[in-house]
Amino acid sequence: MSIKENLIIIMDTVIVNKLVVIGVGLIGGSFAASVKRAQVCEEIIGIEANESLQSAAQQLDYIDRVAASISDISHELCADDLVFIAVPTLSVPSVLKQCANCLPAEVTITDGASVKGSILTAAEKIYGEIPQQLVLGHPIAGSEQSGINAGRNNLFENHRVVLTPSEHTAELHLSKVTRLWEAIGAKISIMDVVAHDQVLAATSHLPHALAFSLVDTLAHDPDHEDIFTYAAGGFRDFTRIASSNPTMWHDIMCANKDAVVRSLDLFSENLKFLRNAIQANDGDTILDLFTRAKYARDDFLKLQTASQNTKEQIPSMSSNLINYVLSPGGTVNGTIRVPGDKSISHRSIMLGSLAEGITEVTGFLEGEDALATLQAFRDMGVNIEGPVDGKVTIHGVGLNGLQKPEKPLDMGNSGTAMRLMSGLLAGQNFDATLVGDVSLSKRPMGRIAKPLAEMGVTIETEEGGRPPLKILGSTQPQALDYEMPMASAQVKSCVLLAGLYAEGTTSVVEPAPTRDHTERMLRGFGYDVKTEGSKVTLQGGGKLTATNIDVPSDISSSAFFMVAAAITPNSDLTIKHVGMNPTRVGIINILREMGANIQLGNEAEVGGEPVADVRIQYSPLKGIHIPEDQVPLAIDEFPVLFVAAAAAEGTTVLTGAEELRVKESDRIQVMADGLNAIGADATPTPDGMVINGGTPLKGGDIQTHHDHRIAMSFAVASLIATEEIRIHDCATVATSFPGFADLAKLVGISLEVQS
Ligand SMILES: O=C(O)C1=C[C@@H](OP(=O)(O)O)[C@@H](O)[C@H](O)C1
Ligand SMILES: C=C(OP(=O)(O)O)C(=O)O
Repeated sequence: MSIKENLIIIMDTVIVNKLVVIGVGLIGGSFAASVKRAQVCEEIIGIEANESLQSAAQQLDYIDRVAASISDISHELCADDLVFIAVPTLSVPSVLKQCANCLPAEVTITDGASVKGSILTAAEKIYGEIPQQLVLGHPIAGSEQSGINAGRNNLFENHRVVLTPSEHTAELHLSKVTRLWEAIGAKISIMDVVAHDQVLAATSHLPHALAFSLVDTLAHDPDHEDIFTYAAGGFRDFTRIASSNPTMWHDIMCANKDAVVRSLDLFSENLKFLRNAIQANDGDTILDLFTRAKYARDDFLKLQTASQNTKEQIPSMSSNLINYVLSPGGTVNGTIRVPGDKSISHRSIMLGSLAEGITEVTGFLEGEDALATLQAFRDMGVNIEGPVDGKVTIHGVGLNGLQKPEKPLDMGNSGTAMRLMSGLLAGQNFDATLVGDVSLSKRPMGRIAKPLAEMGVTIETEEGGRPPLKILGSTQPQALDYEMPMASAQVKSCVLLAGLYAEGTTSVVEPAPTRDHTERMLRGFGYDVKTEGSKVTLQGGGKLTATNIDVPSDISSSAFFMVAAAITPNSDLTIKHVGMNPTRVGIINILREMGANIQLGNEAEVGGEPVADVRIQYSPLKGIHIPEDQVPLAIDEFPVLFVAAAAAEGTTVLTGAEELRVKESDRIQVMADGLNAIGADATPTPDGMVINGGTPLKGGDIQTHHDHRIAMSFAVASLIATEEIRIHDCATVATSFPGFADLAKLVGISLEVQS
């Protein structure tokens, strides 16, 4: 590469010309060191007022030049430059005053102080109004180290930096600061100043106050030498941050006084509660509190790990960074077990929580959807242990024992969770709000709002009957005889769950049989539910008695591998312990009618649900007109059945499946678009699809529209494609099928996860 080309590359990556760091301690030094390493600025100037530290600063290999004051170098600075203020919080206003006196208005100014409100107020006072050039920020990273030699060039990697721009902040300054942080590996969040200070008071300032206070308390104990001699890991872990810089933390506490005091008061109250429980030998309360705290912390750690390692398990539904790249061809062989059934996992948490006694669940699906349901019940005060290797222990609170959640309940990507929760929340004596991710927020909730309103429940939706949903707990639901206009297990279950709280008999008539897990599980919990033909009936006012639940493997997740083996020559695959509930076996009935070779073995019943091992060997498939009575029994399997149809000889016609248009995506349109993009012949119709199968599939790019089943279906299609398939936005696979990519690779699909 020529010197000229080299220079052009360097120029492209330079974000600022001169970076001035005022205060070369842990934060300032680490910022300078990281920027130096990323090679995104031409020169780094350190400002160090303390003469005795200037030569030490000059020794640092990430500082090019040292000056005593910003006013010494301000004449050199222009729009390409940036000043980073990294002095203790209470000193920031005096530095800002110097900047106001000497810095040109085009120079970007940012900071790293832990409190933002007091600095914003100071800036307003100094400048008259918040200057456009000011972008206040706070890196959520640190260490108990401090001082001139504490700088580390990776301190901010994968750490969050909160920027709190004001309405006056100019976009170009905000963008420069954002790019600089991102260049050194930080992740940016934008927040309002007040929210920032309150959140930090709770998550950072309070723990620091407690650590300092604990060590100080013990140090004052006359036996403190003994105590410190015997203090072990627990003491060390809890008090690590009490070695932090006292001046810096003094400043933070003073600058964020009101918010810190609020957090301390809340903590003192909780501590007193615990103290009283210990004094009263109230073991249940102590255990409840510790268990809640343990699982809250475990969840927090999981969240943190997931956001640091961009794998499939990322919990945030907003993330679409994961793509699948599939090489064509392969055969499908082996014996596998897929994770637990999603529908049953949701219901196990709901009914276990509302039962009296302790429910043990095994085989629980540790996917994001079911975990969101589990979290919602923790948010309503239910003590739930796990999941650990699919085992969950629920300390049921009874039908009327839930507590009002303090924040909206987040149902993630799951229509099932939102609709079933609406039914049972209708029976509570508190109000609750249900929210969901971008896909769930578009799905129709009028279908449950209507029968609930007929039961006298007040339920507020957004325009068009979309989430968020607010369910008011002011009135007891009235019993209802409901004739469902569509075949939906979610609507049926919602009405039945609300019916548990109604006086008298509630019934639902369905236009076609839908999955009956709610009815089966209610019976398992000792509740009398009658099914006569298409009518399901229960009486309100009973009780649920805790029981144990063994969740079978999800037939909907198995379906991807059934089709994979069915369409790929030389394949022979066995899937163990698959749920065979007759209201779910449409996939097997339809595939068999298309000519698939499927055998069932080890048939058994676990906790009221039939299971079997399913063996699928390749045999050529033919197109069929899918019987409409099979549609509700295979409702989630159509995306992958469309792939089977594309592989089959002849034409497959699906009708009566308009419900597919209101799933996580419009599964008719999205699948037709994807199939046609890779060379299939698929024509969407209002209520289904016509697929002329047997045309060879090429490769191409697939958009999943935030729908897990679209992603997994096209991974299966790669087996009969001749070129690479790239599937974009696959993070939602983790909602229903954690570990899909690994299992797919294991059986012979050439799948690479890219993030
Ligand atoms: O009750 C359930 O657990 C489900 C019912 C079905 O939805 P509908 O009731 O909307 O058909 C299905 O698509 C969903 O994945 C799970
Ligand atoms: C439709 C599905 O789920 P839900 O309605 O719960 O989002 C699904 O899993 O395919």
